[in-house]
Amino acid sequence: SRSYEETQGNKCSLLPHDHYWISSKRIVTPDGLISGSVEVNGGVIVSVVKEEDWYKKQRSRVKVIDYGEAVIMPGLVDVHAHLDDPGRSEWEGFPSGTKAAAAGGITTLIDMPLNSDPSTVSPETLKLKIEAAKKRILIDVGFWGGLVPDNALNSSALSSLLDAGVLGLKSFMCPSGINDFPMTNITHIKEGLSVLAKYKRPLLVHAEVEMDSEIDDGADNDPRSYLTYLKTRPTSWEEGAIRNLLSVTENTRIGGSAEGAHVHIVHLSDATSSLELIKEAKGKGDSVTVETCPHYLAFSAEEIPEGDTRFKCSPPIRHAPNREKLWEAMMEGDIDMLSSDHSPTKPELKLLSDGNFLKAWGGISSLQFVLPVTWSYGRKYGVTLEQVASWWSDRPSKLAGLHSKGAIAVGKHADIVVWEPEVEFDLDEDHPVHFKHPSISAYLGRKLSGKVVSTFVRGNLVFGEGKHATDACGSLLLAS
Ligand SMILES: NC(=O)N[C@H]1NC(=O)NC1=O
Ligand SMILES: [Zn+2]
Ligand SMILES: [Zn+2]
Repeated sequence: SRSYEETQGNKCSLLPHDHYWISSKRIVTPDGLISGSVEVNGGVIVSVVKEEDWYKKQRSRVKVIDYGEAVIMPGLVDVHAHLDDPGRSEWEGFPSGTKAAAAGGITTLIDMPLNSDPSTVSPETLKLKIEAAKKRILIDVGFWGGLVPDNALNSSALSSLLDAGVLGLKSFMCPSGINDFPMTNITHIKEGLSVLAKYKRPLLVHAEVEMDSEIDDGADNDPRSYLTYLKTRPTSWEEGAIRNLLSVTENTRIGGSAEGAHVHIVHLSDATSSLELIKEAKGKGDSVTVETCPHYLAFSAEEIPEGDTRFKCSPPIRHAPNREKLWEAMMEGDIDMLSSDHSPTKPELKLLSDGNFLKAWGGISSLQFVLPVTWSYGRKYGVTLEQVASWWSDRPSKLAGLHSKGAIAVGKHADIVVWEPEVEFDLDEDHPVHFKHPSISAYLGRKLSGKVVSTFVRGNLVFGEGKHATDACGSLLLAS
């Protein structure tokens, strides 16, 4: 029913208008859900009007798109994705990754500093990222830089990386699986935080530490069995790392030596003692947040078939009772936000025919599906549209310091997703998937609820009715 006129001239958008209104019965605003209209002009939201006040204000001859019952929500801000470009673009890439993101309602993505080659750990390597992304992104993209042993104790090296525009830093407390991205110890982290404090930018941490596995030498340790892999990375790995990490976060408190810095724990899987430690630290005033990912909320160890390495990631997906606790923590607000941790590879490295969980690449491919997955698996817990917008837009934009993003409000960028929560679809072979290797995604074959209709980035309709804009006109988000 909704059709867009042929675009003339502006190939950045499927819509030939710079000034227009979009209307719906369900608009998610910071003041709650309203029925009304949003006015976009020059890429920015210039008014948000309730239905009863709208007709007075509407100017004639300005284009109006009526989305009916579809939900108008801030576009998703994915603070954790690996687009692997440059250097491993056979795994993913800026064009494929941002096309998938746009089709999934993501309007901003922050690219992780590892899995590309080289890793983003210096102004020079950031420049390579920028060159690889320029004119090849459909949505807005920013970058995290790597905190690694090479730069962590060298404040001028770190300052030059931050001056070059990374939105913050990321480090690993265990081996990352990528040779030029070695793990940091707590001294590296402590020093990194003192530099980040001056810039008021965050440190994102992969919090697992190598400990004894729970593998029992006498037992049957079939590498095709998911439980064998799960036992190699028990909850003690997360708990140990988080305990160690939180031994330095008191410096981030008001009046502390690293006030202004912030620690964000990525992809929490353990909803027991690890989560308790984080809650405690928050209670003491440490500047700490935590994310989990849709795959920890959708899947459980019990249901992972033998040899199905599409489900391998680290930290691992745990048993169903843990997943229940993760949902509880989402609903209680103890977990602050969600991210995709889209971490693809080429299918050969998933070893799907061997099914060897111990040798396969660890990483979930999900970028295009995170909104319907959050909604589909969250419905039984009573997830609201406002919560989805908080977890996926408001909180992540604040973490990344992107104050023009994350809300349907006057003055913000017109980064908007329009979607139909009630519409179900099968993720079968006929469903168009835009990231590079759909076959390695654990979501294929599932039925999901929540269809993305339109995605706007700075007012440009970059995805609509299944099509993408011709040109890749996303902006680079560099901190200054
Ligand atoms: N290198 C990399 O992307 N690792 C990611 N994959 C995963 O499953 N967890 C990670 O941290
Ligand atoms: Zn990680
Ligand atoms: Zn990751």
